[in-house]
Amino acid sequence: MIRAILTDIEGTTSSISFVKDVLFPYSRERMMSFVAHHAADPDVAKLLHEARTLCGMELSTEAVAEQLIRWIDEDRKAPPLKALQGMIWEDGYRNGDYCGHIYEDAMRKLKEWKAQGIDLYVFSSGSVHAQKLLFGHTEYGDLTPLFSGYFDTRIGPKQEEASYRTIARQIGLPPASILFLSDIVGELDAAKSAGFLTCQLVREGTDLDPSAYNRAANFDTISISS
Ligand SMILES: CSCCC(=O)C(=O)COP(=O)(O)O
Ligand SMILES: [Mg+2]
Repeated sequence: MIRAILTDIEGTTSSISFVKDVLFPYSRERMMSFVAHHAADPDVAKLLHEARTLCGMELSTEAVAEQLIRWIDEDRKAPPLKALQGMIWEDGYRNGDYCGHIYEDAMRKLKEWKAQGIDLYVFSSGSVHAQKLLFGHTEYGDLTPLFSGYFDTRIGPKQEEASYRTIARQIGLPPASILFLSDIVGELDAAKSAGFLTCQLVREGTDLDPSAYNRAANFDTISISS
């Protein structure tokens, strides 16, 4: 029986285009100036140090910002980049430059599942702060009360089995009672190896290759009866 649902964001609850065409450019345009203005803030300084460590060399503040911009272009899921993006996106949400995109079917079914007593969790490469901002500023209002917890890649990469074992331990449920939703096969493979139930979201005709997974075009067609 499914007792909890763990969901990905980009391509699952929310459109790929919102992340790639709205959020990423917003952070790309502001990264250089954000780093220049906040390099001395302790939280930012720690993240810049972490980015330098990942690069394996001492870099000037400007050079780290350039590296972070390259990582945005490469869609690198580096935790310090993701944390800095979250800080930049906060301004955009607060200024009303955009609101967090969530598909209507996802919003409706998440509410329905929660009302049925199923606990809901998020696992995204976006930082926990960024996840809360997205679900806290949707066109349907603040959806954060729906979720019992949030996980980002500080827990481990999304395509590694160990990350899902750790998440199941932290949720406090056996993996076989947790359904993981994602559009990415590598993530579903990792979750399945850890013993999770899985369902692949194939929105807007994204992945048409044959798949080993249960598939759903939207949240209305996800079966939670197994
Ligand atoms: C929290 S919204 C931004 C998502 C993000 O930064 C990203 O890289 C997409 O990650 P996901 O794991 O949700 O596909
Ligand atoms: Mg995804």
